[in-house]
Amino acid sequence: MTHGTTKAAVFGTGSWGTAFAMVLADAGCEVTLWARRPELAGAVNSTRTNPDYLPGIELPASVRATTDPAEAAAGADFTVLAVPSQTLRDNLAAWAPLLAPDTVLVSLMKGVELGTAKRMSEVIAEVAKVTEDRVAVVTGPNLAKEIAKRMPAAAVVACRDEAVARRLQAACHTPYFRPYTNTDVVGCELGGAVKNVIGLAVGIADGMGLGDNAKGSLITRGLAETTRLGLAMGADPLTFSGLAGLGDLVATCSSPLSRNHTFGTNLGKGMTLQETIAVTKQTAEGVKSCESVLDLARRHGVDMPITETVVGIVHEGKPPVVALKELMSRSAKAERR
Ligand SMILES: NC(=O)c1ccc[n+]([C@@H]2O[C@H](COP(=O)([O-])OP(=O)(O)OC[C@H]3O[C@@H](n4cnc5c(N)ncnc54)[C@H](O)[C@@H]3O)[C@@H](O)[C@H]2O)c1
Ligand SMILES: O=P(O)(O)OC[C@H](O)CO
Repeated sequence: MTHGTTKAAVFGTGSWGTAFAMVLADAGCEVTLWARRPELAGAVNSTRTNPDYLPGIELPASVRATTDPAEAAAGADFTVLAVPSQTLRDNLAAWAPLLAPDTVLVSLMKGVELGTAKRMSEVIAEVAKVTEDRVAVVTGPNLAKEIAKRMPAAAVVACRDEAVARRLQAACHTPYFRPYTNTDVVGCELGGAVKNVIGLAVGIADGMGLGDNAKGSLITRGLAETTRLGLAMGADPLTFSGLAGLGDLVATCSSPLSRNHTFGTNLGKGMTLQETIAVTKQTAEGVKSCESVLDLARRHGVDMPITETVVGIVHEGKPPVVALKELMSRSAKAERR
């Protein structure tokens, strides 16, 4: 553990890992980015940019990159994880022995693990063998490309230990990035993971040209099913009307920068799954996590019709027009139950 300057390691040099490294550096941290590919680490160090994921964005001098996980992890007060959710377990198993003794592990990821239906903070606590009060989550309406341009955004930093959340809040608070603390880790993580699934649904509706009433309806009913799942899992329902819930849903479902929204739009326009995957260069977490979210819903006996519809379209080849008909012809219900 260092004294004086806060040190952060960021594992993952994709869009959000790189943009968040910039946020940490702007907030005064010394940041080491771990990259898989030597050519990307080299480009970050020699050009001060990430040409593959954030071209044209100049990174602060206090961000440097390495492919050596031990070098990245050494002495880090915060160890930030920003790899695709389904790769976390294997990656972290290799990094865990290298972590600084008292480091706080921070998840930037918005997914649920396939097979186990575990949230990312659960995977982290299990694999790194740390207690939950050393695991934090950053989430909210944070499209990496906007934040990399230092456009204003609020966020949530969640940790069961509020003092840890406050430390992380201070480490990433800049004039353009405003983090709020929250101790409801379950709700914050579910908000982030399920909004990707609803973002896919809204994208599909947009691609089909279903209009803004359909969009408003999907966002609202999507939030309702997220909240139902959250309640069953012990989350605070108010979290879902906050930045991790409504805030992120609105940003994702209204922005062409969202990979999940764009993925859905392509499907809704009639591209096949394979064609859509081929044109998607970055991680659209909802594509895999829709199945693990549905798994979670079934484990908890919760009805999630929009998530079920997305799984049907994305993984079972159901044509969007058929899925729409089925969704609209479900039995009539009370809005609150
Ligand atoms: N991009 C955003 O706007 C944004 C914002 C908030 C949260 N997130 C979340 O952050 C997480 C990371 O997303 P991203 O946008 O940075 O994704 P990305 O696709 O831009 O980058 C992913 C990074 O992980 C690396 N990677 C891919 N497979 C890997 C593997 N098997 N092992 C190790 N590294 C691997 C890639 O090389 C790349 O550096 C996701 O869970 C996403 O939902 C993204
Ligand atoms: O590009 P997406 O769809 O992964 O969304 C990015 C962020 O999660 C928005 O907050």
